[in-house]
Amino acid sequence: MKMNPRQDEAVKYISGPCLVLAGAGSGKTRVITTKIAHLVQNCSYDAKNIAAVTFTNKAAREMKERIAQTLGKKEAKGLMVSTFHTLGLNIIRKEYKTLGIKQAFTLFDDQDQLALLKELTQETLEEDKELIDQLRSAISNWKNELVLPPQAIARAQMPQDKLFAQCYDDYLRHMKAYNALDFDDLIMMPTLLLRLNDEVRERWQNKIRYLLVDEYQDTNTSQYELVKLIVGQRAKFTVVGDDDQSIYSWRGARPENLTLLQNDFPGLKVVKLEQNYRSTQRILKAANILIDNNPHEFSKRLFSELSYGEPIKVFTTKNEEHEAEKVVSELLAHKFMARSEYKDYAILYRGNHQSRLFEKALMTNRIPYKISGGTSFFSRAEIKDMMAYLRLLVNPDDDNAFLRVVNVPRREIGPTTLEKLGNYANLRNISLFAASFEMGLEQTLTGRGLLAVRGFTRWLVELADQEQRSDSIDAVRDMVRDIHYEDWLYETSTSAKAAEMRMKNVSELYRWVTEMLKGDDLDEEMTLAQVVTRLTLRDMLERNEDEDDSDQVQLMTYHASKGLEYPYVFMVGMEEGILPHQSSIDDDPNVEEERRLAYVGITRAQKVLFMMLCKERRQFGEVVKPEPSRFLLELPQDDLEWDLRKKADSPVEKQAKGKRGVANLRALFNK
Ligand SMILES: Nc1ncnc2c1ncn2[C@@H]1O[C@H](COP(=O)(O)OP(=O)(O)OP(=O)(O)O)[C@@H](O)[C@H]1O
Ligand SMILES: [Mg+2]
Repeated sequence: MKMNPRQDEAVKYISGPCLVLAGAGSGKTRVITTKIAHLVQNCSYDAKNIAAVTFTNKAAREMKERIAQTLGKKEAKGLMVSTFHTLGLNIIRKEYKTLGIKQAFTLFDDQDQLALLKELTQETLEEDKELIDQLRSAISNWKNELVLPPQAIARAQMPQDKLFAQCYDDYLRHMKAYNALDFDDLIMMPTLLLRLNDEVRERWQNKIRYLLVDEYQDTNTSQYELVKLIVGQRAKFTVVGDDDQSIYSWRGARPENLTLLQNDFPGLKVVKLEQNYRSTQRILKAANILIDNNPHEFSKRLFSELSYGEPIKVFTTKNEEHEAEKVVSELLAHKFMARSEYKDYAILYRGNHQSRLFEKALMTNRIPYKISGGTSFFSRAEIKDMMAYLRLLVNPDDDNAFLRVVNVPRREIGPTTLEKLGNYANLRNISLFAASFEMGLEQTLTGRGLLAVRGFTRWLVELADQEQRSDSIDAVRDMVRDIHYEDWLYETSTSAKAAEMRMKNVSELYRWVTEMLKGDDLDEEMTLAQVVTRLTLRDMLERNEDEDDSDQVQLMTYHASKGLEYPYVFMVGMEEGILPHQSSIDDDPNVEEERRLAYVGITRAQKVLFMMLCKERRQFGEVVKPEPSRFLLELPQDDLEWDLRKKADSPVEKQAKGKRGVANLRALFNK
């Protein structure tokens, strides 16, 4: 593809640090891909000395594929394209000895992490969910800011800060004993290692000779630090970003990192791109006008040479069920007229919970769809519990599975007991399961704790034995019976209905497992170990949202849509309380971030943009009458086409005619 002169300049400049700062759809990501090819083809870089960082795994895979197409598979071999987290994970995998962790470390996801924090704070926070959530984000923030417990404790002023800092210390000690890492560790650990260890740093600086970062505006402090440590004095890097698309400040992202670059690298070359190649002029104009309502650090202009395009279509519906039905009927009608495909359409929403009704409407109409980033079957807590039990049955040394279910349902095996067991296992370099049988353990662990642990592991041994010697199906059945999982679900779920739903999922999994064990006409019977591997693989496939590129409507949050583009985009729930989100409404910086989310949404659209809003919506069990999103009203009204059911004027026209301000608008919507 031919690049414009500015893009070309950014691609060819390789002698020093380079920042491409530009609005949506201006070809920033394109610059990265082209530049990697340029480095290999014309600047004698070896692909294995180039690393590129993208924001999602999907983006990483697409970028790698595109580059392999340009360069050929052989030339592209060894190129590192990944998210920051995977880059960190790769460093940890190579340097685990220096980091002092076991090679087979386990990764804790959000739920594992919450469960541990809940255990650790049973007495101090007394299972207060909100406080535990706050603690978790406090820990996450500390890690993202590279603050370790001693500093956190020293800085703490208020009693709660002190308590949290202490919990952070506890948490780190436990994670170490369990040989477990959380997501934030994947960045913090390599960053601290590279900072403190000259030899390791030099090794990685020699390995990664050119670094490129996409979506740079959403890096946090530790990620930026990692970038600086990797590029070192040589400063051979290119980062691209758009401050107007910074939407992760709630996860510690710091758009200021864009400004910091200039201070940290005085020789920084800044390239601004101004032509948008993605959207019609109308869509671009709307996006520009909307984002002008935010204060700006950098001035940017964007133009498009594509056609002016169709008006933005706005639909008001009675309630959220109608909203979903309307989206589906508009989509079908549009698809028929435009002769387009399902995959040309994206439905974007603010929160994952909004997806359910759209799924239902799409399903009813037999429209294929794909959800990115929602909760899949295998990420449900009850399924993860059951999978952990099955994993343990096959391999009792699986520490992660052990930790997940050792106290689920409750067996009175508390965090102190587990810490001691973990420390002992670490010392002896054996699994938790193996440690539980050792005589030596009796030096540190006694009484009820020891009994409880051994009770659990003996039970496991017997079951595993039964599984080996006789019938796997019986063993699995006995396992489910023995743990009284159903009672546990009723005890811990928010409602009986929720418990019932969860138990249904468990039964579904149980059915799959037994069917696979038995085999049928098509599949031979399998061992339990084979079944577990097969299911784990399915788990990975499910989570690996990317694999399926067939013709499907795309559903995702605004956050997940970053960097992507679709010919036709539906933005749903354009209401106060949804976008901007209820929790952000009264706070300027938060509203600005919500506005950037809307900007991201609008700029995903290439040809036609649809916006949906409801007159009534059920929220937290109550029916509310939301007002239209302020962002909708900030758009250039001449470019909107309102479809009001009574064919009335658009609320804004009405507002102008009546000059009665927002009250009028509200009246119209509440009718
Ligand atoms: N010089 C060019 N000529 C034609 N099309 C281009 C050119 N540069 C980029 N494009 C196309 O424009 C679209 C947007 O490019 P790209 O995704 O790289 O933009 P971006 O700046 O990364 O956007 P975002 O901010 O949303 O991530 C893509 O379809 C890309 O192929
Ligand atoms: Mg991009």
